[in-house]
Amino acid sequence: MPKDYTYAEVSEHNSPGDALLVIEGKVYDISTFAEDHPGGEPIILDQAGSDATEAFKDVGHSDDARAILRTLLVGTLRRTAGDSGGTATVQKIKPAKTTSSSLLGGPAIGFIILAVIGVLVARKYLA
Ligand code: HEM
Repeated sequence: MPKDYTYAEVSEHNSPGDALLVIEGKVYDISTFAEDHPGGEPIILDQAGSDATEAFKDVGHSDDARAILRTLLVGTLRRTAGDSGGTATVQKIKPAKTTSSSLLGGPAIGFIILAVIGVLVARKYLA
């Protein structure tokens, strides 16, 4: 029985025995299929609870894969205000990028400031 899922609901199903993923706006239950996935269980479980559209397409899955997909369909992703649905993957990546750039930028700037202060203090005492 097809059901409407919000992205938040899908993202709760992200463990091996309870795994949903989104491909092209449709929700698929991969709980039992994951261990039979020809590309390997870890790679598909990695996408559990998220929008796997890009990952699925990137692999260039065959028509056979798409036929299997149809048997796993459990519902449709309902996009609601505040529930970004398909774009959530992008949102997931964004904070990671921010964190990594602030990891590079933030402390690096702190070190430079500290180094400058250190040099100034050192010059004052050495002068
Ligand atoms: C419910 C969703 C999925 C189904 C039904 C599925 C099915 C399949 C099937 C049948 C194959 C064998 C090759 C082919 O027929 O194309 C395959 C291979 C593969 N799949 Fe998936 N797949 C799914 C999701 C994913 C996702 C989300 C990823 C990546 C994150 C992935 C990565 C791979 C890889 C790397 C291979 C091996 C490709 C190769 O050997 O050339 N699959 N998959």
